[in-house]
Amino acid sequence: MATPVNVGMIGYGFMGRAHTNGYKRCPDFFPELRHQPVLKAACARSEDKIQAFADQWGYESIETDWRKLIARDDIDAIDICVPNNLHKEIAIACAEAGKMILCEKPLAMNVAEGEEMCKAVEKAKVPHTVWYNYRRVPAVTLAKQIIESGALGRIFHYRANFLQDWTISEDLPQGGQALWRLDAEAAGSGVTGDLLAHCIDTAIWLNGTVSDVSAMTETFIKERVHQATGEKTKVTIDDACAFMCHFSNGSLGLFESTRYARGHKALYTLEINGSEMSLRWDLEDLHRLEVFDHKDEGALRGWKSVHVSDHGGEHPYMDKWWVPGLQIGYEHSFVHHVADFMKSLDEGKPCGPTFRDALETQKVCDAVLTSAKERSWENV
Ligand SMILES: NC(=O)C1=CN([C@@H]2O[C@H](COP(=O)(O)OP(=O)(O)OC[C@H]3O[C@@H](n4cnc5c(N)ncnc54)[C@H](OP(=O)(O)O)[C@@H]3O)[C@@H](O)[C@H]2O)C=CC1
Ligand SMILES: O=C1CO[C@H](CO)[C@@H](O)[C@@H]1O
Repeated sequence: MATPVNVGMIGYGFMGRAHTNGYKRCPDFFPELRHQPVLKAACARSEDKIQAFADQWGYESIETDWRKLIARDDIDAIDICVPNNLHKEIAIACAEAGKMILCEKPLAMNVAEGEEMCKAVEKAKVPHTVWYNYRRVPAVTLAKQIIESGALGRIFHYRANFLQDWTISEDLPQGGQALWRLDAEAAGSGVTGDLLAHCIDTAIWLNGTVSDVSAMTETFIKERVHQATGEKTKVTIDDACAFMCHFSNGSLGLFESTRYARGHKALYTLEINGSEMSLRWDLEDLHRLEVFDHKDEGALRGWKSVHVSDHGGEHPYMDKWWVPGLQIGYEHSFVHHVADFMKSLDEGKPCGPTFRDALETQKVCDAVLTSAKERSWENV
């Protein structure tokens, strides 16, 4: 019988659903783990909506005040799936109450907040993690394993894009469900914290730390109606951001993100070029890792597309799913993260990215925003 980890979920939106699916799948697909999640309570301000969510997804109870949820003795772990401006206060309260924390990205609104959060979890010594989920797409995890083997040789370049098009309409308000992303008060920043943060987390994981950055940002729609007041209000988030950087290993980085790339809904791509090998990955084709190996000889030397679906232990996570050759999807990255968190409890080890790891990403985000504002190179 596994040790139950009673989860208190805060938020029933996009991530509330994605994480809950992860908790539900974990015992069935990772039965060997000695800790397993239990859907104990769900919390949000709207009583009707959180009750409906709890009924649909199988939470035993609800709360409408996150402080009451944290105060409950029957809750072991709090999952923070609320807008970014709430992460710090909730996470620190959790740490002080001795609760485990699974916090959504970006860690915080800025580095200062992130530092406080790191100190709180480190002082309380509570298990914690940040949901940079793309690390746990099997093809991305495989890229990490290949890079760690040294097969790429000397790394010269890293580049990543995260492109969307959902905010092109001038009629879209700022504020409200999902649209809190357009309000700097709730989101902290625009595409930098929302989308580039993912690219930066994966980049640091795959290629090491970033030493300095030079960035540009643009806010294409300058005013939008704010849902709280009904008034047209200045938009202060970055609608688009591009930056170049140096990594500490001497390689060069290029990153771009926008919500104004008509036709692109969630195009996250990354590529890394080494002296011996290059790898590239595309979220729209997430089970494939493209590989160019300079050691291949003759007429067949070229980019190959590896279908990451092998069961012989070669492809991370895949032995947990269907028969060889069949693929999995976006939601599985969250299932894997839940399973890795439970495994970290079994082993008494941290589950990355920790708050401290996510603070590195936050530092890059802050440096990017400062650089764009000051038109300067910024050290990270
Ligand atoms: N890892 C990833 O790939 C992704 C990460 N995210 C991150 O997840 C977080 C949540 O995003 P998302 O799920 O899309 O957001 P949604 O807008 O879909 O949901 C937000 C939820 O927060 C609840 N909420 C807001 N304020 C409070 C409060 N004071 N107390 C309790 N509940 C509150 C809302 O319910 P109510 O209004 O009723 O209180 C709602 O259920 C963000 O930090 C975002 O950056 C988001 C998408 C993908
Ligand atoms: O990965 C992601 C996909 O896009 C969302 C916004 O539309 C982000 O919030 C999220 O982090």
